[in-house]
Amino acid sequence: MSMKILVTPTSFLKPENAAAKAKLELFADEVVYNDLGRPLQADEILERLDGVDGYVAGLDYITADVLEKAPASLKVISRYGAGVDRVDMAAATAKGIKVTNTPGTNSVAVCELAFALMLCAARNVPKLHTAVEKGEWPRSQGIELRGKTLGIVGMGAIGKNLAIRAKAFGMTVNAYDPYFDEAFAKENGIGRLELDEVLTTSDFISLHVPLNDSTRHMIDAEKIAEMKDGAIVINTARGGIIDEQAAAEAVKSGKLGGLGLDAFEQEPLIDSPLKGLDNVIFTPHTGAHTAEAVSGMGSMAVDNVIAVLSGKECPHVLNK
Ligand SMILES: NC(=O)c1ccc[n+]([C@@H]2O[C@H](COP(=O)([O-])OP(=O)(O)OC[C@H]3O[C@@H](n4cnc5c(N)ncnc54)[C@H](O)[C@@H]3O)[C@@H](O)[C@H]2O)c1
Ligand SMILES: O=C(O)CC[C@@H](O)C(=O)O
Repeated sequence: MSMKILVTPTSFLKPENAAAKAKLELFADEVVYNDLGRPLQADEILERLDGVDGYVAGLDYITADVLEKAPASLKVISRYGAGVDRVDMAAATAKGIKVTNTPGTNSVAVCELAFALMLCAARNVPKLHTAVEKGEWPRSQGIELRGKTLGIVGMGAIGKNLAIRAKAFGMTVNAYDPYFDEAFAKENGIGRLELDEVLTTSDFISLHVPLNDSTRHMIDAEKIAEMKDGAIVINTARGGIIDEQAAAEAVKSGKLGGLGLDAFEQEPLIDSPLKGLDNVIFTPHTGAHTAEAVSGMGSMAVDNVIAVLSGKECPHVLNK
């Protein structure tokens, strides 16, 4: 039977994925790559789905409407990454399309970026860099992570990696997660708190939850008001988890001491109340983009699509 695969994450075409690309091209009769260099819009997905059996998906929004119009040949959406918030899971399931992801493949990459954002916000690194570029020499004062409290919201693969690194920096680490891993917490000296307790006691708060109906805007004006004055909030998860307007106002008023953000409600970030504020640090949804994580996501996403299309057991199917 002939197989056609659509591959849309542009970082899949990096040299680190040469082996995964070769494996896919050996398996499939035709592989169509993203020629636009960015996530695809609905009409752009549909234009490329004709006769496609498997779809290795980047950060495209695969809505119910797209899935309804998708050809009957489509059997599997293999997310290249952890988050599946941009795939309408109910619509995929209703159409018999399996959805897989690549858990754990980018957790070190993302936690290291979260840590970088914490350090940059603590020492205002981007502002100092810009000042030196301009010929200024502002030998400003920041704060240390040592002795501070980090609150982690969502202690899964990324949250756990962050917790271990924060402990090594001499931080007190507490976490909120409805599926809290007691054994990991005991072994690593992590405190278990409710969400409100994390918010009221932390100097740094880092978000690592999936975006869904229960986490959308979980950090809003009311929750920010509960935080310590000067708290620094890091979000490398998904944009919709923070109410960006409320966060911008809290930075302007001095309630928040800073923000480190890798994910946004609208990407790319063009017009935003968050822009132009002191100690708000942006990265362009690049948490997973290390050589190691790109290779990990690519090889697992390819293995997943091949396993499902070959009728083999695939441990990463999310809608069995
Ligand atoms: N910036 C990036 O490039 C990037 C890369 C990878 C993942 N992500 C995002 O980060 C998220 C987390 O990734 P992960 O690999 O750690 O996933 P994971 O599934 O290992 O961990 C998520 C954790 O969140 C917990 N959780 C779920 N709902 C919660 C809630 N309401 N409150 C508190 N905790 C809750 C879960 O129990 C789980 O332990 C992903 O869903 C994805 O959206 C972003
Ligand atoms: O596709 C990417 O580049 C990032 C993926 C990341 O957001 C994830 O959900 O793991």
